[in-house]
Amino acid sequence: MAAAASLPLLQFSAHSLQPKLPTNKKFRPTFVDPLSPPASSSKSNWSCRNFAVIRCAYDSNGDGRGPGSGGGGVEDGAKSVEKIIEEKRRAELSARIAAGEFTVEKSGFPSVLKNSLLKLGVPKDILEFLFGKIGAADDYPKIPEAKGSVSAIRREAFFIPLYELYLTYGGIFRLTFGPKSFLIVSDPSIAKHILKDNSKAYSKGVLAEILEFVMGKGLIPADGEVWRVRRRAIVPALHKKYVAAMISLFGQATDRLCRKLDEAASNGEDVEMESLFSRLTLDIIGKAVFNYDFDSLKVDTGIVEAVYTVLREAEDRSVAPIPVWEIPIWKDISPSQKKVNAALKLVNDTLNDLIAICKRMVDEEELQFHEEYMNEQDPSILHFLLASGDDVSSKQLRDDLMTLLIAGHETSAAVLTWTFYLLSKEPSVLAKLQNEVDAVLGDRFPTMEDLKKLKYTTRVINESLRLYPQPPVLIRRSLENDMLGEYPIRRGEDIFISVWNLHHCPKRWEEAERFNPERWPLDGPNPNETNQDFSYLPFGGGPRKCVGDMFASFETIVAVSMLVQRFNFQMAVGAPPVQMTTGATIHTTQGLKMTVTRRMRPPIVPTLEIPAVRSDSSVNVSDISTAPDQKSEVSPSVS
Ligand code: HEM
Repeated sequence: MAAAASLPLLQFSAHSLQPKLPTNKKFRPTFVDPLSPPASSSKSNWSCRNFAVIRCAYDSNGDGRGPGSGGGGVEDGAKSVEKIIEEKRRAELSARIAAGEFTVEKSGFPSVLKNSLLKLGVPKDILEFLFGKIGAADDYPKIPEAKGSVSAIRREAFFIPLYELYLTYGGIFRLTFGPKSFLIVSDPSIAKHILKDNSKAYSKGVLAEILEFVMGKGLIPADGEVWRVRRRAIVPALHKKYVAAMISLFGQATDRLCRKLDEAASNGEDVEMESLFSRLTLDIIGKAVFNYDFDSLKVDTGIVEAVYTVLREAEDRSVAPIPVWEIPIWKDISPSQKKVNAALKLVNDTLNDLIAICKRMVDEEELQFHEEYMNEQDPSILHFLLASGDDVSSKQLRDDLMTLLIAGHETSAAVLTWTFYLLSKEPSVLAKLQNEVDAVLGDRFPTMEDLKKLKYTTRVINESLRLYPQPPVLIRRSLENDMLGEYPIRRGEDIFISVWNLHHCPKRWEEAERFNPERWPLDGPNPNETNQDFSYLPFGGGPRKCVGDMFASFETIVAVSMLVQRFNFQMAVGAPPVQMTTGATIHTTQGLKMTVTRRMRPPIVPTLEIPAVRSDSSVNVSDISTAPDQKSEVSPSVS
């Protein structure tokens, strides 16, 4: 995971700038994407049509009736007026984009001069020579540029307007706000170039600056030599035997959540699933990374609150209009900053204690370190790192642990939240999922062998990650001049790779907005960036691809399967509309309020059949999807 995007600069300018109308309306952007409409009068309609398509992606009811249709009375009326106004505002925005209002295209003075001289009869060879000397870059096409005020678009999750702009400007365009500009990339081949083929020429840029206070030089923000050394140390810790051992941890943690839901179901209480998923994944990652049980599903201890204070601060900073935390006096007197500093201190002190405890354990151990080393009592990543003799400062180790805690917590929680939201909209998918789970698991906890057979469950998660990628945008900064497609770019460009746009591209995906797990054949390979040619990037790609992809896949499969095994999930009556907002990942604006009911099946008494830690190194994520057709393999339901 990585924080979605820093828009401080963007929002700051939004307040201070008015739109700049193009001086010459004849100029049109250079379209680099087949999606872009022809420059004709039908363009406006074209854009609006596509705008309607994305609207349904975050319509809380998915039925076109919009937010609040589950409620009633005056409230509903007010909400629908609000919705009409919102729709009008967005339709206007689409029309303005389509009309070229945001377009500024420079033709390049040298090119104009050269053409004029050519027309005056100056020989072409001489001009080529002269203009070659003064820099030929101006002969390259210009990146289409969107420019203006974001006042019309700043109320929503920022990646939505980026999608609308993409439909107009194509797979790469420049978004300029006053002195700041960003390149927005939505073209798979350009994404591949930046993330993989020429990844050395790009850093984490603005992301590293924002996350410094909490992650220091941890793996996500780190660049250069620090990143290389730490990646080499950390990746081996997530070996197959470790991930396999985590499956029982995922099962136990999900079981605790099930008990909580069981209680709510008995009392007829609705539950807010987003915060419960957040607690579930916090409990899991604490144990998995440094063998600490936050037990946040049960209790709100000081440390749990401190972790959330720090996480919220990281998210707030990524979307803050002004970096107030950098103002020297402010950071000492502001109550909220004081709270953040105190929380950060508590988390750091706790991590230091855990490191000290683990060091003692390792010292007392009769160590025989090898590739798939794992301490049975404490299989955590921290234990592996210390046992491996990793030569690292305690500050760096703390940064790494903190990074893993944040990276592995928010993302998985968001995936579960949006998966259950999608399932609540598609009862037929939920039913099919439950059939598979019943057939494969019966009433058991999932084992590694089961994961191979839970193919439809895996496809549901693949599809959820397509519709709601976490994070929706990847951030980079160019470290040198480069070519992106046909466009030259300079060192120091801030780049947002919009995974959201890649995953929602209507040319690439049939019925792009539809939640359709069937689009991924059960007997096909597990979809990833390589076999989807960078048009699907659930875990990024290239050398900085997620180190926890297998961990996260197993974690979410276990959680989803165990939850639907025992419960049905529906949006609660009168639940607030489910809309998106951006932090490090995509959150809901007001939570995911659901009614959970026990499934009408013969009573299930879960048997805690925790499998012994396996060293079956032949099983991995790709095995899940390449295993033979489940129909011929499913074990009968055990009840
Ligand atoms: C479903 C859950 C997850 C999703 C969707 C996800 C997604 C991603 C993505 C897209 C990236 C690439 C970021 C970029 O290129 O800028 C990434 C990087 C990373 N992820 Fe995950 N992640 C998940 C779970 C986890 C877990 C469980 C862990 C740890 C156990 C983890 C640790 C990391 C780390 C350390 C990086 C940075 C790698 C580097 O820069 O070398 N992630 N993740």
